[in-house]
Amino acid sequence: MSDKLKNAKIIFVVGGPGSGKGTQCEKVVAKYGYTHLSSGDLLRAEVASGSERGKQLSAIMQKGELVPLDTVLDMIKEAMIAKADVSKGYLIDGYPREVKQGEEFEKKIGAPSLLLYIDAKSETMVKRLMKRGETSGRADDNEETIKKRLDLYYKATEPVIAFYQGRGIVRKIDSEGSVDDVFSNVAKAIDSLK
Ligand SMILES: Nc1ncnc2c1ncn2[C@@H]1O[C@H](COP(=O)(O)OP(=O)(O)O)[C@@H](O)[C@H]1O
Ligand SMILES: Nc1ncnc2c1ncn2[C@H]1C[C@H](O)[C@@H](COP(=O)(O)OP(=O)(O)O)O1
Ligand SMILES: [Mg+2]
Repeated sequence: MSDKLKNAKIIFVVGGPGSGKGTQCEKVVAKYGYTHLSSGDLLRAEVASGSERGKQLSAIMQKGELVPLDTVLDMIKEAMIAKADVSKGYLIDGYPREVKQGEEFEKKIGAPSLLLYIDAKSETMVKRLMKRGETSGRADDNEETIKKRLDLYYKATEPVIAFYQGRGIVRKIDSEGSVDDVFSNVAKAIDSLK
């Protein structure tokens, strides 16, 4: 099937909303040249396109819920294939958000070699998201939706970490410190891959 992605290096970046996944991924891109694919960014691009599908996605995201698995997996796969000839590796940010998403990804694309678990306290995440909401223009950066996203994170996404811990590929990154301090630990985890 996706022969183009057969030998791709894949890193899952998992953590609660506002934990700093996107921030760290940008720094990884700058230092390692990996391809950063954020499921949330891909979905927001679809919403911005004004398509009928985008309208349905927007309503789900505004409520802090998960969009259908097939939609997000197809978008990620398409974006990965588009970069396959030039990519040194992929940072898959915001996916998997439930164990089933991880299983389907592996069936359709391939296995990750590392899972970066970006870990911050829930108070820290709420504080960062409320601040981000002042300028992000994101419909889900408001108090009510943030609470729902956090609940869903603990319920659906934390089990993903336990699932991959069983395989020994999880590196937990304390994300309470400064962006640069967090990144120094992210870089160590990536360097350990080589
Ligand atoms: N280590 C950090 N210290 C302080 N603020 C941070 C840190 N990491 C990220 N932020 C801020 O927190 C907010 C959420 O970060 P972001 O990378 O968008 O998280 P996520 O993609 O996990 O939702 C952003 O406004 C970002 O600037
Ligand atoms: N893998 C996925 N499965 C289902 N829905 C997803 C998804 N990734 C993102 N979404 C939807 C639901 C999320 O609440 C919303 C925003 O996601 P995001 O941008 O990854 O958030 P954040 O970076 O703040 O953690 O998009
Ligand atoms: Mg993000």
